[in-house]
Amino acid sequence: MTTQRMVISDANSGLTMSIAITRPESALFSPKPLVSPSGYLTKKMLLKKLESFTNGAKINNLIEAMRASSPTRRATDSDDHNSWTLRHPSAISMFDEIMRASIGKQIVVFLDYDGTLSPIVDDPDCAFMTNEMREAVKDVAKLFPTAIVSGRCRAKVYNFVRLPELYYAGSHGMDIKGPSKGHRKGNPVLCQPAREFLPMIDEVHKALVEKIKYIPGALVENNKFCLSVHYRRVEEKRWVELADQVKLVIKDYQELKLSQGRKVLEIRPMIKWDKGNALEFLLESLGYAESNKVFPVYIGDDRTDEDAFKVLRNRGQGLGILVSKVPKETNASYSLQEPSEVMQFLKRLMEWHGKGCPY
Ligand SMILES: O=P(O)(O)OC[C@H]1O[C@H](O[C@H]2O[C@H](CO)[C@@H](O)[C@H](O)[C@H]2O)[C@H](O)[C@@H](O)[C@@H]1O
Repeated sequence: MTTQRMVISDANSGLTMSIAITRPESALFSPKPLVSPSGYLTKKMLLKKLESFTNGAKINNLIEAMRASSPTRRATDSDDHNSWTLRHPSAISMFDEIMRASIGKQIVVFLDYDGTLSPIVDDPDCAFMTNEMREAVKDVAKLFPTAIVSGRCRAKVYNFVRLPELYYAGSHGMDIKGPSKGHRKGNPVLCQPAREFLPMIDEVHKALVEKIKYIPGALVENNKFCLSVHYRRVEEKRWVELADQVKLVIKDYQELKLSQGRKVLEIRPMIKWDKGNALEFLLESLGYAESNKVFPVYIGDDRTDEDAFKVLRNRGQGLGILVSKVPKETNASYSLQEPSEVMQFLKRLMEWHGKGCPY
């Protein structure tokens, strides 16, 4: 018997694996040394081994991302808090400057829900916003078109907010509806670009509930056009098991993609539609598709809100405000630390308007 080492690299992952192959002497000088005679590894088998190894690496990456989430996307070490704040100053301290840029333009307000209007809590069903916040949003909506853009299903986020005069974009923007009350009522806005995925999402929801029911604290939330697998209340030592189960279920669904939120794995249809598209769709519905007379203000805390920040950056219009206490990579221009500051900002917006936009 002889042992040889073989090194295989995977171009996609950049991983290199060295494998020891043991085989009889007689096979050493075979013209096709790795082609499948019984009992030893063929090239195909080695590649398969490499594939499972890279899948293992992907799972490890996923686990790393799960550990790093909430707060997500920490900036690099050198990127300390002060320099980050210089690049993303507080939207409250820069309020006057922001408002000056909006003069002569129609302000449109976009608000994420979890972590923006309500604090992050352990139980997703208990993420209530305060009445004071609700009043602030209600007052802002009297002055400017206002939309809630959430990863939650539209009906659920509506039950938390309970303001029929708003636009709602649920399921990460894949389910949009206009106001059912107020002076903008009658706007027949409705957009559901992922309708055909409903049966698939239901199927995957059922499969996931079944697979993860043994993991204490794990929860699958059906957000209609997408799913959230929560692990905030799962012991960290069981995260690998949870990620494995999720991957196992969705591996048969090429049309679905997996992404990461704040202690949550998000499963969504593989379509090019996100919160950024929802923002553009709503601006278009309001008649501001090509207009430079609009000033969209988007406030959000999550990775998924980055798609909307990016749209604003590319349009060179309005501003994105990231809600975060810690430095994060972001396309937003300004920051606010937590929902209470979001409320302060909304109140300033009303006062400013009440003063007749004093610039
Ligand atoms: O777009 P959003 O409105 O921010 O929704 C994103 C997800 O938010 C919710 O989960 C997050 O908040 C929960 C309550 O505070 C918290 O328990 C969880 O760990 C967070 O990830 C919501 O439950 C998800 O369905 C949304 O996708």
